[in-house]
Amino acid sequence: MSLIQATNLHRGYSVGKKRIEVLHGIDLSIEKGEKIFLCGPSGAGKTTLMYTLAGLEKPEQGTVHIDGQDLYQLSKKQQAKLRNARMSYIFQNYYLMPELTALENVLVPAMIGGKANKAAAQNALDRVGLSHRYDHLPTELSGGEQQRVAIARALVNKPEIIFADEPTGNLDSQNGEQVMQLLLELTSEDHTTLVVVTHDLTLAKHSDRTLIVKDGNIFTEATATV
Ligand SMILES: Nc1ncnc2c1ncn2[C@@H]1O[C@H](COP(=O)(O)OP(=O)(O)OP(=O)(O)O)[C@@H](O)[C@H]1O
Repeated sequence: MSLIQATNLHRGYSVGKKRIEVLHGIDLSIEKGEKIFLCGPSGAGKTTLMYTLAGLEKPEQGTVHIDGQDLYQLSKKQQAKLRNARMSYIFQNYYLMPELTALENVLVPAMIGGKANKAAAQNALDRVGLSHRYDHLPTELSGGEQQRVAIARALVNKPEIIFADEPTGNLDSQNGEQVMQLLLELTSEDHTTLVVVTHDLTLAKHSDRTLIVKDGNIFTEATATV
């Protein structure tokens, strides 16, 4: 059984009288420990697909099973519990809490999930190379450092799946490459399944499998040529 099994996913949006169809019956299986990249141009539907797989956006049709559990058939409370226990998220804009230090930011999911403690948060920051930045506020960190705090925060509860939406989107290419390598390295060490959305095909060399979301509609598997 696949860890993530999506079947016949449909999702669109209505804006005024206009209707945009984004996901047209997507089928997708992701195995435990797999590093999968969703690539494609802006507006293609990558984020919509990732949010749907991640329990953040209900499809209009179709199902998402996580380890055999039909995600959207669960109650809201059960969905939240499953997400907190098994998933983490990394976003382009980091979403660190501005009034909290790096260490406190990493402690937030630990407090919610009830699994981790200060030592685990420190360890997560050590793993991303920020042992010397525990007490810094986000404004006192570079963009690359802020994203590394976000990676530490994503790792701290030892999730089974990490979803990352354009995690290098705000970084220059060198920093982006380093952050992506770090994310791949740490999730490989932990055998964590990783789903990354990026418009940057050059980053696809890091994946086990690259999928292309085309024109917001068609979903085809492709071998990345980088
Ligand atoms: N809440 C919404 N309401 C209306 N339209 C939306 C909404 N969210 C997304 N869309 C539209 O759906 C399409 C797909 O958006 P999505 O964010 O999934 O694309 P993407 O491939 O991730 O793009 P990008 O790389 O620019 O982030 C776009 O045309 C977008 O304008």
